[in-house]
Amino acid sequence: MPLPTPAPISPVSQIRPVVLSRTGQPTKLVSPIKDGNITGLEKSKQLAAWTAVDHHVKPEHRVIGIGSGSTVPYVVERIVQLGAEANQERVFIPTGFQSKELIVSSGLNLGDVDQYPTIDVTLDGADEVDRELNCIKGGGACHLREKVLAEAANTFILVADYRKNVEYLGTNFTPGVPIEVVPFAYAKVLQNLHHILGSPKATLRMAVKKAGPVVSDNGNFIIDAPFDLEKMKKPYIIMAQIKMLTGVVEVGVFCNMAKAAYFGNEDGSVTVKWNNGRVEQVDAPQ
Ligand SMILES: O=C(CO)[C@H](O)[C@H](O)COP(=O)(O)O
Repeated sequence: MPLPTPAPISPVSQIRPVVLSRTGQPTKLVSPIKDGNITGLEKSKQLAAWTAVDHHVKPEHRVIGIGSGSTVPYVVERIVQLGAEANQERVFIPTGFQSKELIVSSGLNLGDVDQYPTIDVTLDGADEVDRELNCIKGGGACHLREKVLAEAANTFILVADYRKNVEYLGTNFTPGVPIEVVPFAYAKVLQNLHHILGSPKATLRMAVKKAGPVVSDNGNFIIDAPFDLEKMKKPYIIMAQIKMLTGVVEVGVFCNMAKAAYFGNEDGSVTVKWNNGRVEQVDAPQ
């Protein structure tokens, strides 16, 4: 059976979709995780990721969104374990440079969201998830593409370790709300955040091992804006207020998007929070 058909494209851009790892031969799939014996926090991430894949990647799914961060390699690891036959008719859509590398180096078929604007399921990490499944994302500066892939997905699933499971956003994740801005507007947006929206400690995110600011995969800057708990208790309102500032490209607060969030626990269990308020403990996958 052929790969899923991409969306129609305009005559000016009639290019064939690039599916890098498609060779016509059975694909050799490679796990992105090199050391199989993981413990502690890494084990919690793996538990969440494996359980979420087992529950939400269905045999009939053809287009799968792959998020960013340190938990997502375990998502890809589990998908690789499904085998070449299960994956050969699938296309995987990345949320940035890191996940593109993960997909290609694992031997999975690569696509992009402009070819496949409807995604069966997207699995992604989170910096924090509240009791209503609102979440902060963008710790890795990928939240613009992550939000596009979350919106494009019929099902959006979060995977994280136990530290990310909170009542209210901003409890453990203290750097603040990640905000992607066009570079020339960053000082104006910072002023707006300081003096209008009530985030006096908002700062431009600076790079490590590079002089100057972090530059996103889209060529933009990132601002981190901490807000007090009262504001974070109404995440939709603060998200909308920030998004209205001219120069802001996307805000790392995702509201009413996830169907479920999977948290790996220290005791080896997995907590699943659903968007209808149900919370359950499930056993670790084998
Ligand atoms: O939003 C993200 C990147 O922009 C990540 O999904 C988020 O930072 C979680 O990463 P990790 O799995 O390493 O905790």
